[in-house]
Amino acid sequence: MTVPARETIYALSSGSLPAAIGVVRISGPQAKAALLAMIGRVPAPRQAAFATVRDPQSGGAIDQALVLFFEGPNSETGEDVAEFQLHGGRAVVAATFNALSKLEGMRMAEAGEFTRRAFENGKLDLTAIEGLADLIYADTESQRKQAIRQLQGLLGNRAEAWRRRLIEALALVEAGIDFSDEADVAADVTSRSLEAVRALQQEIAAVLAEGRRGERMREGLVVAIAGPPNAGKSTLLNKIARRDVAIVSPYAGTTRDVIEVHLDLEGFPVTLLDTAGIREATDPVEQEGVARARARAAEADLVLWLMENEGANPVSRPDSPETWTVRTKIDLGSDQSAGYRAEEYAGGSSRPEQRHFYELSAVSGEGVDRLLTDLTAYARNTLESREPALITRERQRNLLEMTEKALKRGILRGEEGQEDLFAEELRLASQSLGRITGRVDVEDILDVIFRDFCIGK
Ligand SMILES: Nc1nc2c(c(=O)[nH]1)N(C=O)[C@@H](CNc1ccc(C(=O)N[C@@H](CCC(=O)O)C(=O)O)cc1)CN2
Ligand SMILES: Nc1nc2c(ncn2[C@@H]2O[C@H](COP(=O)(O)OP(=O)(O)OP(=O)(O)O)[C@@H](O)[C@H]2O)c(=O)[nH]1
Ligand SMILES: [Mg+2]
Repeated sequence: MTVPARETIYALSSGSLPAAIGVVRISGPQAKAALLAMIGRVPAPRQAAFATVRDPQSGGAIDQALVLFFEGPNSETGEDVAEFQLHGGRAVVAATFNALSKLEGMRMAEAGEFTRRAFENGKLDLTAIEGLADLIYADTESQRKQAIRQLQGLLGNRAEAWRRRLIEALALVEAGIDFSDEADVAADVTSRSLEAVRALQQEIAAVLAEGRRGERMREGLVVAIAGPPNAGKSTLLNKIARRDVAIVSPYAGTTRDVIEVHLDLEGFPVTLLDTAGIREATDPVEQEGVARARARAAEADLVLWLMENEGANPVSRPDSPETWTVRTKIDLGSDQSAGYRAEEYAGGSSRPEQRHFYELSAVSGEGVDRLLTDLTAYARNTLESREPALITRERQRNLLEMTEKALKRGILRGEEGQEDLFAEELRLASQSLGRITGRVDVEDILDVIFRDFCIGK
């Protein structure tokens, strides 16, 4: 039976056209043939060549370009890869695609297909691929640093090391089962295995206990501006965003939809939300806006509760893990009720909502810097730590939780002397760990048994 050759794929790998340069990448068995057809030769691997790119049918010049060739398996995908670094004109790229489409065994790549091939050829594991995606979508410096660490194997290497230790422990248990005639040998082997598994379980539990810092870094912290209508919420959002994102008007009930602005606060990602003023609305559209405002504020990491004059607006605040109080429009002169509140708040009380009391004018700008300084410190304190986060996605957390639970159940079975059930839980744990990197392979469990114990069956 003949195995059909893999299709060769091509795509524009650089950004939107027109651009100074447009990079067209080709991966697969026909990459060399495409180079021969389009520039008449195959450049030396990994050395840029300057060449005229021609349409193979008409012979007409499409562009003068830099051309690269990577010989598989030493390429990004592990296959032969060719690259045309063209002038980034729409017609240049279209003519190149048109020429490629007429060659045998070639088609346009699907989204992520180069990376998928890199995974299938063992160039990248799943955690590295997740890091690569995060690197491309990173908006801030702290997100970029987390992503490049993941691409370089921070979690992938740890997960593989854990899995190797687990497989060693499993090999011990299985050896114990095989020697079950010799009770003292079996008991000794089980207790050594238990010791190793306990250490592993504790390490993994400690990583899980670190909280969701990595996930929050990817998503950015969410800070919701909320409060009664007309408090100046949209004005403050525009001031901080330094552009006119939200409509501002003197009419209460202006904002209806939730408006998002992405901020980079000294490298830390924060999404600032402007929401509808909260009150008992009669207009059904405004009611929907208020419902959305409450829902988004309740999910936010931090709520900035804005008010002109607290006494005058007795609306209930949304529940949130943290709320800071902001009195607005201080350029209009002091308000008697707000005045006494300010003094009370400034009194150095340890209650967190009192430490975070701000007075500002989004029109004059007074007081806005202090709020921004504190928001930056809040983002830094929440997201930064000496140790980089190992877990950056829910997928990874779920699998690591499954691993840890299986280890715990396994330890109980091992302590009861139920070696078969102990081994079964360890197998489940190693499967979950293997799914983190996508490199599950039951064969290597057998390999370790044969290598270390020479059981030889
Ligand atoms: N022009 C261009 N720039 C690019 C890429 C590209 O494909 N083309 N990349 C696209 O992602 C990234 C670089 N990633 C790459 C990853 C691996 C290999 C590669 O040739 N790997 C070989 C050899 C490794 C080595 O020499 O150390 C291998 O893994 O065997 C090339 C690029 C970012 N910049
Ligand atoms: N003098 C002064 N006026 C302000 C200030 N902030 C907002 N305003 C005015 O107050 C009015 C309401 O401002 P908005 O920003 O639309 O208020 P909002 O809280 O978004 O209101 P809703 O979307 O209706 O809930 C507008 O006329 C603003 O120009 C301020 O700091 N000083
Ligand atoms: Mg508004």
